[in-house]
Amino acid sequence: MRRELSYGARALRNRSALKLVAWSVPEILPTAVYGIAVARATDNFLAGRAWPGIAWLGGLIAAACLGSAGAKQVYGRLGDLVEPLRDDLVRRVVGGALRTGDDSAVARLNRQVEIVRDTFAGLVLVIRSFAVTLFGVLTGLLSLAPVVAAVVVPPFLLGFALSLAVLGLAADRVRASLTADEELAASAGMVFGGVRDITASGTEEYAEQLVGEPIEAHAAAERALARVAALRTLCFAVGGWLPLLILLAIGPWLVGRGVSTGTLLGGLTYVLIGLQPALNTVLSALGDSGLRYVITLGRILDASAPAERARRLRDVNGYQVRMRGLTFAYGPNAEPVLDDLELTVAEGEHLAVVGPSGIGKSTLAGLVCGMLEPTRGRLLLGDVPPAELAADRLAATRVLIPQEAYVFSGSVLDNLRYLLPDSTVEQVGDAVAAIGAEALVTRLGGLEADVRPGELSAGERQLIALVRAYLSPAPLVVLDEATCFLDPEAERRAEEAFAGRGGTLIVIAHRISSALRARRILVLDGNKATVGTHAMLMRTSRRYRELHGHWSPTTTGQRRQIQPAS
Ligand SMILES: Nc1ncnc2c1ncn2[C@@H]1O[C@H](COP(=O)(O)OP(=O)(O)OP(=O)(O)O)[C@@H](O)[C@H]1O
Repeated sequence: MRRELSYGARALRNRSALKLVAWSVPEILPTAVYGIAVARATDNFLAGRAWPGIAWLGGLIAAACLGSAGAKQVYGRLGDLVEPLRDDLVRRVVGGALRTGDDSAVARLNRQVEIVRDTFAGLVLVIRSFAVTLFGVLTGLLSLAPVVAAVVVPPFLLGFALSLAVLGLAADRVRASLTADEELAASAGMVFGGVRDITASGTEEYAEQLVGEPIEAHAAAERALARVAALRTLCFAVGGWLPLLILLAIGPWLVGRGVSTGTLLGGLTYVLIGLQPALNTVLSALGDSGLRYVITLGRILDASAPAERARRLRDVNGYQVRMRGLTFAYGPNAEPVLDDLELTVAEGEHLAVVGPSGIGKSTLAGLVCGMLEPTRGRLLLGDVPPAELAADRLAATRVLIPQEAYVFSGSVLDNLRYLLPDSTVEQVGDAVAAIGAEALVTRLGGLEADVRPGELSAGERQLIALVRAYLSPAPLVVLDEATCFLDPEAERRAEEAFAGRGGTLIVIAHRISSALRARRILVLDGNKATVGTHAMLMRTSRRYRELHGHWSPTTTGQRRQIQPAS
């Protein structure tokens, strides 16, 4: 449970959470005021002063209006807080599925991601409202009569603490119940499926034994769950009802010590309208959404972790890329997209890859980056096939920026240092300057400003992804048409920044200017591949001359799709 709670706590460590807290402050006022208003109004009415009494009730309504204005803002901030959590979980789910190739797991886990997002949002709202009530009631009670606060607050906090302790137990019981449920379903399914064979072979007793044990285990798990539910009710009685009973019991004594009837009524109001419903709501939310959050998130984290753990933890030795007889087809009976490719890309080299649309350039990028595995032959990164590297080693060795850059809701800074979370603001600033993204960062409102991905143009998203890749520790950078939405000048600046960054740069080029900047160019042509310098290829490769002729008019103009005559 600690893992799931700290995951949620991490999601709360950002500026949106601070804004949410700030907008909650106005809501404390009406909570603090209503007990005082009831007390003063009652005392005034009892003393025959109707108008001051009405004025106190009027003040209560005004405070409630202020609180509701704050509440409206809170809902607005909630999305900014919850969506990054969802984005991160989707990334884990898809990443895990890419490694395992299990599509059905993606659908199932995506449903679970939605559950986690919704329960997390619900929990944030309920816990926030509980804190608001607690602060408000404490402030109100201390201003009204500290002696009443001393009577009411300790049993309330005791009940709350006991309830939290029981919740941990409840989580284990729910988990056990779910497991027992699944085991029962599996064994019952097996027996029902083979009922004719069981009858024919006269093995009813064995079948009974097969389902009997899971039925017993399931019943025991349900009984344990029921006991925990009873314990929760007891804890609620301590926190929610005991303060009320104590206050009523010592009411005459308090009145004898000068506490007014109105103050007593105000104290009861704080318990009945404030503490008791708040405790009830937070306990049912923690018991329901909280448990669903912990269990579902646990399943997602477990599902995305084994692939990671199971992956052989091989270390990479250097980052030279070697392709030997590299062949790849999308399916056992499909024509190979790449066939028998031989190429070595030395450390520190700048290679451009060109070829007609659909020839296999992105496929090659996927193979180099370990997202696809060769059908035949070998591709080594250092001396290890990239798909066999541990995820963290792979991420530290290569970075792939595709055409459609990924940007998530969160601050500009978080987006830029996504691949190197420990980078300093200075390092981020240097990367922004190197790539030429200063104007974009300024337009977005600086590094601390929030990014709304939907409001960025495709080129702006690419700039963010390029800065991110530039900052990453990976010595091998693969740009798969990652600058196609930038103008030629911006593309030049970004590519030159990568070339000067050190390490290897492989660019899937979509403009001749991009290819001309590389030291060597790989031309993919049907199943053939030729590699050389621009001058050499102009002499020896008909395909390259065609591409060059097709591209040349666009070197200073707009992006054009490469579709030479075959
Ligand atoms: N997931 C996939 N399943 C089956 N076939 C695929 C898949 N991805 C790509 N292909 C096919 O493999 C071939 C090579 O695709 P790839 O995307 O690698 O080419 P490309 O040269 O990068 O094209 P472009 O430059 O237009 O993006 C194409 O015929 C494509 O249709």
